[in-house]
Amino acid sequence: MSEALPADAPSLTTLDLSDFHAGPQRRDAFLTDLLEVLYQQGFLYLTRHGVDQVLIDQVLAASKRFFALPLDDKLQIEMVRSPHFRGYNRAGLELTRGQQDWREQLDINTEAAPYPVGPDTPAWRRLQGPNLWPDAMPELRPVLLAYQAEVTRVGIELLKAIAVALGQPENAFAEIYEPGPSQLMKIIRYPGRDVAETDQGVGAHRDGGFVTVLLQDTTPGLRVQADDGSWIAAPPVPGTFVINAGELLELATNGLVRAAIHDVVAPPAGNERFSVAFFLGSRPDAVVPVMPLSDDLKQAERGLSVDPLNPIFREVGQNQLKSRLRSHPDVAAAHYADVLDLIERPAGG
Ligand SMILES: O=C(O)CCC(=O)C(=O)O
Ligand SMILES: [Fe+2]
Repeated sequence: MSEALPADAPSLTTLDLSDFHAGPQRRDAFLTDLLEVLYQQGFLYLTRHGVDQVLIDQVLAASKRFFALPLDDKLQIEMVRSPHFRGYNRAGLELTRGQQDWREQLDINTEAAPYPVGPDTPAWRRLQGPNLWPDAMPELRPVLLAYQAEVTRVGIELLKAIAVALGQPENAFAEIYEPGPSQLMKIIRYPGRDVAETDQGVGAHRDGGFVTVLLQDTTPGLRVQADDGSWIAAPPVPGTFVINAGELLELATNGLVRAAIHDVVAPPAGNERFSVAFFLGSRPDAVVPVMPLSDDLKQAERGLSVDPLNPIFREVGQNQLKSRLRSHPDVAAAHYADVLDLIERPAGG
């Protein structure tokens, strides 16, 4: 079934987002292909997404300038200073399944004032707050926020398309993104194997939210795990984003959409790799809707039977906080000492 492909051959399907707004024939074909590819791979390349190439080039250039700043300028906004998990992390600080990831990154999310915290406010409300921006590079903020708004639009368009492809009204997922979704975004630099202590750029994982919109610069490294366990390279293709589904979208579609495992292999010695990952997630206080499936679609179900009363659908904010506490133990120790039992409890406890 699966033939060996040259390591760098793009082997994911490419879809054209402008087809979603085209006449009924193109639109229907797009929706059929979208569902098929999300069912089979959970990953695709998206072209004609409407994000201006000038803005994309500005984001990549600004990201390279940021990582090239002196370490002190980057440490001025180190994440450990932010109770909202915003800011810069050096390579080797973030963990995936307990193993170090060899990438440095700047995390932002929705720019907002901190949530007013009272004695009964749930801890996950503390995730809301301002981003940290480097004094040394005032132009970073407007470029990244403009790009964040654009990829949010792309992610929401995809959720509308997925809803329609599942025979639902276009706004069936509106509960999770209105008035505003979670907009976690990372600019990332993967140093080469001369710096990285292992080849783990980022370890094998599934994304947690709904839809990821990934921009890659020119160095390959991203791999997607297929059903049979083999790894498929997803190298950069100019003009495209890589789109993948997260775990909440898998659950909300009764397993029809696949949240595939993927990783990034550290680049060879002397090389570096840049990417910008945007994770469209649910508003933290939403109840995630589960799409009812038609009889034909039910036949394609993967046997996942989703219980809408499952806490994951009701406690989105709590799950977002747990995932951040696990990935960033230094921030957890500095700002969440009062709720560390959230993650220290054995799984399922
Ligand atoms: O950098 C990449 O290409 C992918 C990053 C990724 O999978 C993630 O941050 O979740
Ligand atoms: Fe990922």
